[in-house]
Amino acid sequence: MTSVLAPPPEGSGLKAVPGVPGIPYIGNTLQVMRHPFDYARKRYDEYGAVAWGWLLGQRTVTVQGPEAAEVVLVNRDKAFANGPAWSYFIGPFFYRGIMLLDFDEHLHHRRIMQQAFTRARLRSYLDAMAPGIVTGLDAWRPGAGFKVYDHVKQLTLDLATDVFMGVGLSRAERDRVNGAFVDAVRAGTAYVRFPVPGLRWHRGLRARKVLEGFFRDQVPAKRRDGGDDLFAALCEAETDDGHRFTDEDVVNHMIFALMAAHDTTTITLTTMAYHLARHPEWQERLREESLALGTASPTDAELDSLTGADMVMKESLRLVAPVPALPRKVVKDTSILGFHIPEGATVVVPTLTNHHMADWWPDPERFDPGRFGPDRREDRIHKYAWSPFGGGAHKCIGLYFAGMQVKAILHQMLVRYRWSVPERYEWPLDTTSLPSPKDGLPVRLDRCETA
Ligand code: HEM
Repeated sequence: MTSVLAPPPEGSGLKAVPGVPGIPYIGNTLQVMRHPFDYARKRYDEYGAVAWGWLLGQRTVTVQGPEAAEVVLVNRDKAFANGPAWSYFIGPFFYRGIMLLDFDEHLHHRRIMQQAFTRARLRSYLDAMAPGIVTGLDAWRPGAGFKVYDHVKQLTLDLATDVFMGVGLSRAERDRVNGAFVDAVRAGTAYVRFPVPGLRWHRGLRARKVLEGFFRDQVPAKRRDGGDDLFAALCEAETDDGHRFTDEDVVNHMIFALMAAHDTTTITLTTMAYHLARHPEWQERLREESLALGTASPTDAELDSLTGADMVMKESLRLVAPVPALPRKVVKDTSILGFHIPEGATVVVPTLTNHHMADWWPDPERFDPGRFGPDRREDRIHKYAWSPFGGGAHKCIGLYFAGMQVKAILHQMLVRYRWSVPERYEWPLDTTSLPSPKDGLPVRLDRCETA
C-alpha cells in the first residue's frame, strides 16, 4: 500500500515522497539487491523519480535519474552528508576514510590528498605499475575456463601493493593484507550487521585490525625514506599553507584508498573483458589500436590516445557502475525536485540503475561504445547522466588514475591474449555487494600469435 514518507511543511508547496515501504527495516531490500534493474524500472513507472521504502534497515528515499542525482551530489545547501550514510555500511571497516568526512573537514583533507594525485605523481605510479602488469599477465595460463574476474582481482591487488604501498612483501604477507581487504569490503553488505564469529561483519572487524596494524608499523619508515608510491605521497602531502596529514590520517586514508581503488578497477576491467568477449569485432579493433602504438610500455599520453579503449571503458562503466549506489544522510529538511525530504532520512542515488534508464539512454541494455564517440556523445544529454565517478565535492579523486590503470592493463591483455565466450553465454551478475560475476567470468584464453 502506498504511504508517504513525511507530510511536507504547511505552505511549503512541496509534495510528500510516495512509496511502498514494505515491512519495517526489511522492506524491499532483497528485491533491490537481487533484481536492481527490474525493481528500479517498476518503481520509476509507478512513482517517478523520487520514492521511498525500507532498505537495509533504513527509511530510504531513492532518487532516480540525472536531475535528482545532480541535486544530491552537488549538495548546494549542504543538506546531504556522506559520513553518517556511508558509515552505516562501511564505517567500522573504513573509519575516517576521506569519503566518510563531510563539509569543512572533508575539504581540508581533500586539499591535502590532492597533492598525492597530481599529474606528476600519477606518472610515477604508472611507471611503478608497468613491470607488475607485465609479470602478472605473463603468468596467466591460456586455456578454457580461465576466470577473468579472479585473475584481474589478484592482479589489481598485487599492483596496489606495489603502487600504493611501495613495500616489498613476501607472498604470504601479501595474501594476508589482500585477504583483509577482501573481508573488509565484503563486510559492508552483510545482512547480519553485528559481529557473529564466522560471518561477514565479524570478519570485516578483524580485517580492519590487521590493516591498521600493518600500516601503522610502516608509517615511520615511510616518513623517513619517502618513495614514489601513494603511501609516501600521503606522508609527504602538504598544502601551500602548510597543512599535512597526521600518522593516523595516513593510516585511515591508505586503508580507504586501497579499497576505493582495487575493486572498482577490477569490476571495470572484468566488464570490459566480458563485452569484448561477446563482441569480438570490438576486441579486434582495440587490439589493432594497441598494436599500432608500437611500444611495450605506453606512456600516459599514449594510453590517452587509445580512443576505442576509452569508449569501451565508458560504455562498460555505464552498463555496470562499480559503485552501484551513493548514499547520503539528510542532515536538515530539504527538497529534491519539489519533494519534501525530512531530516534523518537516507537518500540514495542509484548509479547502477540510473545508467539503464530508457528516458536518458537509447536502447540502454545494448553494448554500444559508439554512443561515447565524438559524433554521438549520448552522455551529453545531462551532466549527471553518466556518473560512475559520482560528482560534487566527493567526486572520485582517483578517476584519472583509474582510467590510466585500466587502459594500461587492457593494452597488455590485448597484445598478449585473445579471449572468447560461447555464443549464448550471459554472465550471472551478482548485485548483492559491489557488482561482480558469480561465475568469475570463465573465458577461453588464447595467446596471440603476435605476442
Ligand atoms: C573505475 C574505477 C573507479 C570508480 C568507478 C570509482 C568511483 C567512485 C565514486 C562513485 C566515488 C564517490 C562516492 C560518493 O560520492 O559517495 C569515489 C570516490 C573516491 N574514489 Fe573512486 N572510483 C574508482 C577508482 C578509484 C581509484 C583508482 C582511486 C584511488 C587511487 C579512488 C579513490 C577514491 C577516493 C579517495 C574517493 C573519495 C573522494 C572524496 O570523498 O573526496 N577511486 N570513487
